[in-house]
Amino acid sequence: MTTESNEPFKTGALAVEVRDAVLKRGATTILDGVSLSIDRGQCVALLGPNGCGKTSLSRLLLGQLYPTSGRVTVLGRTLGQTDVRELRQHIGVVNPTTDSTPGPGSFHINGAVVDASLSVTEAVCTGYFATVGLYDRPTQGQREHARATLQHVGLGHRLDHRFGVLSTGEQRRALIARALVHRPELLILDEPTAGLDLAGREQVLATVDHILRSPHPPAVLMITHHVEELSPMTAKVCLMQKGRIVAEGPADQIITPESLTATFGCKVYVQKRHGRYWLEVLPEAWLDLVGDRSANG
Ligand SMILES: Nc1ncnc2c1ncn2[C@@H]1O[C@H](COP(=O)(O)OP(=O)(O)OP(=O)(O)O)[C@@H](O)[C@H]1O
Repeated sequence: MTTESNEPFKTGALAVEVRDAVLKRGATTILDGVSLSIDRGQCVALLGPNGCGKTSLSRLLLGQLYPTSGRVTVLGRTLGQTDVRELRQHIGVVNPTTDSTPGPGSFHINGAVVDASLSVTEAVCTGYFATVGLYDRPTQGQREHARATLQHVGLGHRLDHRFGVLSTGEQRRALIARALVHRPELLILDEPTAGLDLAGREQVLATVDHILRSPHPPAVLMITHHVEELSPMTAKVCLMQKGRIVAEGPADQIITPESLTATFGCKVYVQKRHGRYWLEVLPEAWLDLVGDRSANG
């Protein structure tokens, strides 16, 4: 890539359209008839417990995995009928929990690995070339856009610092800038707050909210376990369980004590305050989760 951004794919109103996707590995069914749509510019949250298939679904969207059956269309391009390397140039990814260190001949689209000795601006510029180090020379326009993107995520005071000296939260926001720098049409955030402390998490969430409120946001797939991480700008919530999407709709309809208790297997209460959802787990729920150990010795 040599320009600041790719020519956008101007096809259709949907950024993502997955129809009846099944993904099997050996005897394991990882995705079991998943359908999902995301409008262009829309934020959809994918919530579900560990191991329910969230990351596998995101890897389908990235063309890293192919469905065993079903159809996956991203930005108007259908997997199996398109050059996924070209498609990936239009997608930004932040997936800090996934070890996707690129190997020889692999694509590099992860948001987690970047050469820590680079300046923050250079680290963001690697997003133009989908590389870990900065092996290509960014144009002046690209550098300026990288710096503007860093301002956008609240790191304007860190432009020339070494990436490695940033706090984990700042690094995460720099990686969001890196995922945004080539102006993707789809942004996949796979547990973007994993491992962050309270302030770091809130900084990332504020950054995501800020992106969603910008005039021309990308479509965003926010993958998380935590309802409190949903932006008030979230248009649709999908609950996932055992490889299936078991409920989807506006957040107020989906984020209910009943649905979350069923999905996460833990009795919860939900409150909505200031546009955000908060869960409460009473100590009684612990008994359901671990049983009365003292009674069993
Ligand atoms: N290549 C594979 N072969 C067999 N099983 C696999 C393979 N890849 C993933 N799985 C299984 O598929 C399930 C879904 O994994 P996935 O990483 O998509 O879940 P997830 O919802 O993202 O989980 P987490 O929230 O813990 O990140 C898991 O049980 C996982 O062990």
